[in-house]
Amino acid sequence: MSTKKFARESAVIMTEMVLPNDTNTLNNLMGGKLMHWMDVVAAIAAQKHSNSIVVTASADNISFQEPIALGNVVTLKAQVTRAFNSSMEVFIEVTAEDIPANKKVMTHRAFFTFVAVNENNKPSRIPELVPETPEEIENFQGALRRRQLRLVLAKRMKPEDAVELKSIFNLD
Ligand SMILES: CCCCCCCCCCCCCCCC(=O)SCCNC(=O)CCNC(=O)[C@H](O)C(C)(C)COP(=O)(O)OP(=O)(O)OC[C@H]1O[C@@H](n2cnc3c(N)ncnc32)[C@H](O)[C@@H]1OP(=O)(O)O
Repeated sequence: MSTKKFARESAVIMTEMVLPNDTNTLNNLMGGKLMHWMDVVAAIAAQKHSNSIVVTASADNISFQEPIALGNVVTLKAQVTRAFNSSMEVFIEVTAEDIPANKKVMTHRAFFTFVAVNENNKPSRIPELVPETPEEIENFQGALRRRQLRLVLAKRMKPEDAVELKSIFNLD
């Protein structure tokens, strides 16, 4: 296994069209359907980074501010932001496009965490991630704080051990 990979090597773009079966009674995309697409595109990015089977460990806050209408074309972009031991954070950005009206809106952004597992479903070591662009470097740096927040919320880390997270609030 290679020990280092570039962030860009995990990039994935997936395109879907909102069909009648995907919508609620207001003819907008169902939230659960969108989350399913986000899970799939992010899992593919995580697989590309780890060359392994991956499972979803967590999905950070997703808010639904912009409805996505029937007939819109939805583009989901995903890329790994940082790799830890067996887990990796994936950034997902969603845009919705009404092609006949020539309108394109960025509707959702989220971070999901995936864990690479071996044939016995046990977490397995993954390559380090190397960010290159300013945006990749910013996402890489923020990933450690976001990891600490989600592990504290999942009761997998003591708040006092979340050193980088506490530092942004100037707490001891
Ligand atoms: C059969 C082949 C098919 C191939 C086909 C390919 C198809 C390609 C497309 C696939 C597209 C669909 C892919 C969907 C993928 C699912 O939807 S999978 C289904 C939903 N997810 C699950 O069922 C996962 C259930 N949970 C688990 O199995 C275990 O809790 C986990 C996540 C593996 C962790 O295991 P554990 O024994 O607790 O391990 P532990 O050593 O404590 O932690 C391991 C890592 O997980 C991290 N972690 C644990 N919990 C959390 C959390 N809540 N938040 C963040 N990180 C966490 C830890 O921080 C640690 O990170 P590292 O320090 O190692 O980096």
